[in-house]
Amino acid sequence: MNAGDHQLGIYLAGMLEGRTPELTTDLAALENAARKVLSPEALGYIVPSAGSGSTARANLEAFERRRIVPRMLRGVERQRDLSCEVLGTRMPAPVLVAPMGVQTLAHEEGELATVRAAAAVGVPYVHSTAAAHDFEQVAAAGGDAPRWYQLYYPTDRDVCVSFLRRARATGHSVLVVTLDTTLLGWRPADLDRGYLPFLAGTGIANYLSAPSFAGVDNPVTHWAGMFPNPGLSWDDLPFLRDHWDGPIVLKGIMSTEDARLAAEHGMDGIVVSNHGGRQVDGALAALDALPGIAEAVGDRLTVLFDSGVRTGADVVKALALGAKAVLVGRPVLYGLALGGQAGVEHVLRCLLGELDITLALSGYSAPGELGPGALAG
Ligand SMILES: Cc1cc2nc3c(=O)[nH]c(=O)nc-3n(C[C@H](O)[C@H](O)[C@H](O)COP(=O)(O)O)c2cc1C
Ligand SMILES: CCCCC(=O)C(=O)O
Repeated sequence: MNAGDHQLGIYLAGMLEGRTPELTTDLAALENAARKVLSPEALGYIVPSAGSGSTARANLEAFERRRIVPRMLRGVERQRDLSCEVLGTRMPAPVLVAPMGVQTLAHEEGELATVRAAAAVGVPYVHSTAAAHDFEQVAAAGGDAPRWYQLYYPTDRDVCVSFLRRARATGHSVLVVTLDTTLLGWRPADLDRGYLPFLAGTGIANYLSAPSFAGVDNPVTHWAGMFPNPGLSWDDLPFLRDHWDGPIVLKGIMSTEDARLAAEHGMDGIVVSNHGGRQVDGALAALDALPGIAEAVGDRLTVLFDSGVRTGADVVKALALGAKAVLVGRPVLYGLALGGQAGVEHVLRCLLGELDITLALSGYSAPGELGPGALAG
């Protein structure tokens, strides 16, 4: 990938054809545009965070606080190559689409539009257990695009195994196990409305088409019963190893101690993440947790990051602080709400383009050259 593909492409307006003015190239401004098109329920579910929103604000503030120190006359490559390989997956830049459930809340095509957009840009798509479309539908829509699978580890192990089998059979190469959502966080916007998409039957597509559901009287109640799993412990990880033959990544790691435990338990990677501030209100900013964790695990684990990435400059900052790649969450849904597949493509192309330009103007030819010295302080 190089700047020409993205920035000049944008200037030459190829990708802007049919673009609505709301699909701004100022990615940080997309949230406001999306707020105007989302239904009250969708807006309440997607945009806000847990509790008072203090952790979600802290995520953004941590990016705001850190500053890039641009370097000059470093002979930056004219054609830069941002591509990398993460856990066996080639990608055009160190960016993935974060696992997000219930995407039909943002747009009727939901995950199908997102996976098509991800495929068009080459960015890996992480399929959520709580998706509104199932493994098979997403695989059919996504074609050869790289796909990973995110597991919510259910209490029912037969269902768990059937998810893992289907994920593998439909071409998902890496397992991402989300640990920070064994219960849903305290989310006032949904509580005040008494609204939860799953109870309305959205976001349980993988469950509904699981073979083990045959004969279950009320799938929604069955699902609601097996999702909460606060009893999960490190002892539950070997079971996953027994049933998954690819890399395993733990998502939601926020402490150096848990990162070390992940390495000791033979995991392949972690996502430093506080779930975009949607779970523990009052938790530290994910970006503030990142450098200590990256230092503690060294190269024993592949360290990924999400929570608060909004711009190409944010990607540069997370990579400089030790992430090998970042996952982008809400901005993808904002693009989806504003323009379906084209909207998600727009967000991804802008993010990659801005990353490339920021990197080059800061004096770097490739993401791998970034380190803490790229930032002030
Ligand atoms: C509407 C919505 C649904 C989500 N669903 C899931 C999910 O099913 N599984 C998961 O691991 N994370 C889920 N997440 C969290 C994201 O994977 C990611 O951690 C978070 O959005 C990153 O923060 P950001 O939105 O600030 O980029 C969801 C986030 C949103 C906004
Ligand atoms: C049942 C999990 C809900 C999806 C999720 O992770 C989120 O809304 O943040």
